[in-house]
Amino acid sequence: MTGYKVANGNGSTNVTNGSTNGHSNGLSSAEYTAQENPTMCSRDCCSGPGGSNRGNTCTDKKGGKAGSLNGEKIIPTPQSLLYPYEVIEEIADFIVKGSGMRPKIGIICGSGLGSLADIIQDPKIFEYEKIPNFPVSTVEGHAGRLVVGTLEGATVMAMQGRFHFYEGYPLAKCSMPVRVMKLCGVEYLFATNAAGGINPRFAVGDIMLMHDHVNMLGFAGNSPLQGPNDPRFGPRFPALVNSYNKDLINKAIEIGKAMGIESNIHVGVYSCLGGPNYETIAELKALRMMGVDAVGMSTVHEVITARHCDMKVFAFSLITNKCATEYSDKKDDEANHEEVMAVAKTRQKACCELVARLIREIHLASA
Ligand SMILES: O=P(O)(O)O[C@H]1O[C@H](CO)[C@@H](O)[C@H]1O
Ligand code: HPA
Repeated sequence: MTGYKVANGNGSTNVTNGSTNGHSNGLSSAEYTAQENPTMCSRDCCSGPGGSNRGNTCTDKKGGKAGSLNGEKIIPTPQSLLYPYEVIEEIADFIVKGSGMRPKIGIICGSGLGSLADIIQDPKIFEYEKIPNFPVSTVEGHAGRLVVGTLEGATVMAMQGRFHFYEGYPLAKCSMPVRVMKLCGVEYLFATNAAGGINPRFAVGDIMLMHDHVNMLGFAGNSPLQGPNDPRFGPRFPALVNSYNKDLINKAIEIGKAMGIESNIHVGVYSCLGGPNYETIAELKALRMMGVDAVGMSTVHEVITARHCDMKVFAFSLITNKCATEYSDKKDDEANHEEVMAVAKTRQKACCELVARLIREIHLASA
């Protein structure tokens, strides 16, 4: 039997794939492209904002797999073309007209942190389903509403529910609302998340102010900015070294002191993995060696999108669980989403106060 060799960790093993030439079974170039890009269909149903099946493998109108054997050419849709400027503009107009407000600060509520949007006064609420071309939230703890109103005198818009890569959405779609915020008039992005603490000094319930990130999805060649660049949003090659606004970090530290929670506030590095599985011990160990303090499955692509269009960014992680980085660590330390949300609930009040006070400072400074 003819086969090819794959490493199995102990050396290599012969496995068969039924081929006779050392490669996989022969495929035509069209079949090969279709196999390579099962999520990349150029049809309306998949790629455009009006499509019903974006981000998933589609079935064409004839019931066959797109680009498989019906002779149609597959044209991959780069991420940046999923939501052209005009579509973002349309969504932003819908929100500005519908709310009668031009928010200055955008908030993204992390898992279990939806109450950050509940403190908004005179809220105008937009269910995601009712916003044209908006995705829907599928994760528990992410309500799926956009709340526009005022907070500490500032006009704000908050996403009560974000979009994650593991839900099946491409990164550009996950962070599309950040561009909507920009075109609504938002200058500051407040991104929050629930995260696992890798830094052994972090305790459950602590808050880590993000001062940097390690973009693991980017290491793997994925970016919300992938594809042709629209300079109306920002430059082709945005720099990210000063992504997290230092003044806002310093102000948040002062606010933490004033709140009497300085020992629960840290400054650190966040990393986003694709999820939805939580990490293995070997992965967590590797992240720690890379200088990562907290790990989650969000935020980084939102920050990249925000910096690309020159928004000021403030972000924090609520540490909802401690991650095991040694095999000898307690075996019952397994992360689970129920615990993540339960811990977030117990810290909602502190997170809301921190956000409200910081927004007050921004508002007063610009008044
Ligand atoms: O990052 P947020 O949305 O806060 O959610 C975090 O919590 C979920 C896992 O419990 C993942 O979605 C992870 O990213
Ligand atoms: N890993 C990844 N994402 C998370 C975690 C975690 O431990 N906790 C909350 N979100």
